[in-house]
Amino acid sequence: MASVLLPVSLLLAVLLLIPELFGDFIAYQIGLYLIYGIAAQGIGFLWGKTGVLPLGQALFFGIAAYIAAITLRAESGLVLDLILAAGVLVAMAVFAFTLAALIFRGRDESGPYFSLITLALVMIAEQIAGTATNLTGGFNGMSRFSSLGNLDPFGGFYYVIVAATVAVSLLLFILNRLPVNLIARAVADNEPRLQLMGFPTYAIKGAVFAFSAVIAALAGGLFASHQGIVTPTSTGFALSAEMVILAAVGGRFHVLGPLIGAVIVGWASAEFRDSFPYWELLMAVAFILVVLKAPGGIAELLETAYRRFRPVRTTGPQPAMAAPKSKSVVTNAPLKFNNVHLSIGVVRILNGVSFETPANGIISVIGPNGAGKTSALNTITGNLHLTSGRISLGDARIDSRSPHKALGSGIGRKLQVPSVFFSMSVSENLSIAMMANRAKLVDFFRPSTYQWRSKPLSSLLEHASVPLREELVQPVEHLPQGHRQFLEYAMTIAAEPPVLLLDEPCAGLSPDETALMTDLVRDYQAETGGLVIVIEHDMSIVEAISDKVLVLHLGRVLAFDTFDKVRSNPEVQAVYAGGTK
Ligand SMILES: Nc1ncnc2c1ncn2[C@@H]1O[C@H](COP(=O)(O)OP(=O)(O)OP(=O)(O)O)[C@@H](O)[C@H]1O
Repeated sequence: MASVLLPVSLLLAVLLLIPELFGDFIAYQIGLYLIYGIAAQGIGFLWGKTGVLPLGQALFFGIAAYIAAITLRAESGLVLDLILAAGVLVAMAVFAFTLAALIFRGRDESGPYFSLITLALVMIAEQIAGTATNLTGGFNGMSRFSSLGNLDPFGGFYYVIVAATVAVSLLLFILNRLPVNLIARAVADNEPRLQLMGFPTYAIKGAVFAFSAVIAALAGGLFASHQGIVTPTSTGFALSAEMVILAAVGGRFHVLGPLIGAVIVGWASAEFRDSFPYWELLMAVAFILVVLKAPGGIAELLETAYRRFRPVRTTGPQPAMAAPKSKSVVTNAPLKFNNVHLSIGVVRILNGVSFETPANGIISVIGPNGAGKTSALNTITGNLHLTSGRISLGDARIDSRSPHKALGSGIGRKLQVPSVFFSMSVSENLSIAMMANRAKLVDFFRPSTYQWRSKPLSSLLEHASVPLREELVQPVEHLPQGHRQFLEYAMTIAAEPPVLLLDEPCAGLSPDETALMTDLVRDYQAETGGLVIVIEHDMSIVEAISDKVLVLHLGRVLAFDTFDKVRSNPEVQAVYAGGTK
């Protein structure tokens, strides 16, 4: 808690000292920079965590500023003003969430389109604000209204801005310490992995965008009161771009970064804009330099310098607490492929695959390179949608849905190349895995969620040979390949899926690690009584673990039987020459 209270108290103290030290006019100017800084904090939160870049944040800022101007002009009283302000913030959140969800749903790679659509919207809004004279006052804008609560913009209103700045910063600092922060960061880090853990990433992006829109709208409302005039530029592209620059220059990965950026850029603009004719050019160059040389902005440079004197102290792991039950619904059901065809463009990958597994046991999938093994798993988890046919688990059809629905149907997946959250520590990776398919909305906002441990994860971490226990505070990017395989495996079984899909879990492992991994897989299957499907090239492993073996070749099922029968199958012998490590 001290790590939240200290910076926020310092911020409050510095902001309260400004009128005393520099007088009301400077406080008035700083107040304006803080308003832009608050909007930029929302951009920093969205862009810095999820990687989604909004180019039209002045849309929310400007609309809220106009609504504030209209309301304040009506002089309906403080209470009504505040009720309306709350209504506007809710409306902005709903609009922003819907917009982002529509753009991202089913299209993870829509980041550039999102940026362009937000840019287009803000350009339309500026155009409308400039022409709808009756509503907005046209190019001259709206003026002749008093500030919220009739406070003096050169006096008392500064303290309203300080309160808003401190409140938003406090909220952001608190969110940074809650499990929801990990989920937001995981979107930028490894979105496909997050989806396989059951998280609808389009909704996460939508929620974070909605939050940033609310912050921008709050800043817009303050702006109207502070400036006493709202013009079309308040809802324009130039302001939107400037807010992005403030977040980038100040530091989008730090709560206070955008505020620092806003005050420094605002102060420098006020000092040099009139005397230096190429000021905008200088700003553009500064932006390019920051993006290229210091992507973390001024805040990160300051933090790096500070950390030389006070290195981060890592705290030991917190006491573990039993996790709530997994929400997976299907148990002990056979997996059935019914005449499954899959083509991508002109490439025919699966050509009428049909088989039905037992309800439990370990099934190995083998076949030469390019046979369609990984693609078959991709169709089960929804990463690839069928051209025709049907895949069902028990009675439930499971093909051609979004990948985030797989875990909810009971299907956990480990990918071929270890897919984890590389910018995070081992323990942060495991925390996300523990939330997968268990956490209710409220759990993302409870620090105690970090302590969750499921039974399979606890026994895995307690296993003497599993390397992860000693590496909990290590950043994943420093782990050797084999340890990443164990981490991804641990993350997959943490959710206790009754159906476990493992794509070459032993790739890159030493012989000892391979033996350990096969033991772990066997133990998991025995303890859960579930179904494990493993893609494996090493025939000694296949022989050791498989109840049945599925042989794929050229997108077709060549054989599906016990290991011995498959080994003696002449067709398999003809096309498939397996090897051992
Ligand atoms: N997204 C895609 N677009 C086009 N072709 C694809 C795509 N995914 C897979 N393929 C092709 O489908 C075929 C089967 O690929 P897949 O990765 O499923 O094979 P595999 O049996 O898992 O092989 P390996 O053992 O090498 O991993 C290959 O020819 C591959 O190039």
